[in-house]
Amino acid sequence: MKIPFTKMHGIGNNYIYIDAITHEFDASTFNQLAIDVSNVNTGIGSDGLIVIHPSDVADVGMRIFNKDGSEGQSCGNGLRCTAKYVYENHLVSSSVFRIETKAGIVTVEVYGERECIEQVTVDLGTPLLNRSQIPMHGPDDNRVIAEEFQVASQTLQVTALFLGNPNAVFFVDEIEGAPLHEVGAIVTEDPRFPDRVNVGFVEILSRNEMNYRVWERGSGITEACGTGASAAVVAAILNGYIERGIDVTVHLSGGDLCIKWADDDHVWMTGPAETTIQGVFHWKRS
Ligand SMILES: N[C@H](CCC[C@H](N)C(=O)O)C(=O)O
Repeated sequence: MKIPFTKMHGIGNNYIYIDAITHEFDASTFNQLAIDVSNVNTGIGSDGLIVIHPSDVADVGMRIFNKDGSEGQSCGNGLRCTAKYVYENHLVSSSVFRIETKAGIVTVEVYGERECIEQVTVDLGTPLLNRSQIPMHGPDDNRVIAEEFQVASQTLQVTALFLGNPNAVFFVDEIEGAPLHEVGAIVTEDPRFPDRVNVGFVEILSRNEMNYRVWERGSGITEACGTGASAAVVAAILNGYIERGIDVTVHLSGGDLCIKWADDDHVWMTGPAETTIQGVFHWKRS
């Protein structure tokens, strides 16, 4: 089966995008297609698959499938690239439009020439802070801020919330020493998170700057995670490390994002979106 695709990335968080507005695809194959396109040896190589699709409730829709075939609710880097694609391909007419995701409808604004969008701002909406909204098992339905969290033989402090996807955030002194494998790989599958969880590590640099690294639900370590970085800014504010309502520079492995948890409770993320390849994937369905 020949699958036309576009590979794009948001500061290194790269996905294979298929345009289900222009072409027809069998939605029942998306989970397996995500696994197959992500395989760098027998596929194309990516952090997963993103499907751009028609929407009855927004200008377009976006579905995100991780490298393991699981479906996420949203994708910050993916939203910026989806916005770039639909604007450059004249699937929307305005530079401000709405994208439907499984986590809700988001508003995006693209900046640059029609033929080449470089920066995109996404209004990710409001973070969900109560335990049941994350979701996370526990003794109450309060917020999860610097809560003791046993991982193997270590007692850590976790801050958890839902922003596009479930996120668990740990603050560390030095980002280079962040225990991505020892803690990230374990916590992402921890039964206290019934839908699994993206695991972020944060080093606070100043009142408006931080380092962030991530072990993503369903994809492992990636160069960047837009919803994760945005959730980490919210977590840093909840812990009093960073002020609310200001632009925060978040340094990820693949580059920087500018994120603000505004006074209207919406979280705004601005960053780049880039096209890498366009082609046709010759899919031998496994
Ligand atoms: N792994 C995530 C989906 C991708 C999110 C990430 N790549 C982003 O940029 O937000 C999840 O299943 O929750």
